[in-house]
Amino acid sequence: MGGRFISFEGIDGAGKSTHIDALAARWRAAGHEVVLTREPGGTDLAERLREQVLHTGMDALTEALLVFAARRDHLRQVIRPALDAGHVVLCDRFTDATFAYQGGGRGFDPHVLATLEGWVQEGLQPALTVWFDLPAAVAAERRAAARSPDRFESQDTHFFERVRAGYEARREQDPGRFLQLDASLTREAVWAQLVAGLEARGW
Ligand SMILES: Nc1ncnc2c1ncn2[C@@H]1O[C@H](COP(=O)(O)OP(=O)(O)OP(=O)(O)O)[C@@H](O)[C@H]1O
Ligand SMILES: Cc1cn([C@H]2C[C@H](O)[C@@H](COP(=O)(O)O)O2)c(=O)[nH]c1=O
Repeated sequence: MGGRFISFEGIDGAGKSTHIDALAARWRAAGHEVVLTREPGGTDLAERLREQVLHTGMDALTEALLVFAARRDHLRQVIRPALDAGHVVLCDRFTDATFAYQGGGRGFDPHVLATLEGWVQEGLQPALTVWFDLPAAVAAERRAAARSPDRFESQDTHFFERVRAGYEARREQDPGRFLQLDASLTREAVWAQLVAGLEARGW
């Protein structure tokens, strides 16, 4: 397996984290170099921006500028070097989250987001985006049991249904890039879907 960029998406509480770790372990055991990272975050600067985005009040344009600034640093310092070295990059969220949260959730102009996407990524997209899809109400039940909420996690189910619709719009624009999973099933069933989708791609 050469350099390969895979992103993982879904509304908060969809269940990405467990499966990303399991996939990293599976591929490392098979001898691959795997870089596990996340957005916003993944570098010192981007982690500091993440702290602000998750906990400081701001408008949607400011959110979008900060997540794209963090992404630019992350791409230059971590993602591109890892791909150039032939590593697998597993990234917990990427630009689809910006279209889903700032675009869908906050209602911000997707054309502005598309301009920023072009500047920041210079054509780079994940080879595959795994979308953990489930109804907002189910995710809310899972989150309630899990932790104290940040600025996004404290939003209501209407916000998360708009975020989910934002993901669906991105999938429709580039269906070949997306592996959509029914994340409302048990952990074992979700894992089975993920493995089947990867094996169908020869991974
Ligand atoms: N298939 C599942 N069925 C029931 N509960 C689950 C399932 N998958 C994960 N959970 C639980 O739901 C909660 C949220 O899961 P997790 O933190 O993995 O989601 P996430 O998508 O990474 O969320 P976030 O993006 O907000 O960090 C956790 O308590 C986790 O144990
Ligand atoms: C990349 C990105 C993320 N967000 C939001 C989505 C989540 O609510 C948080 C990150 O928290 P997680 O527990 O690490 O998933 O940030 C966003 O609004 N826009 C983005 O581009």
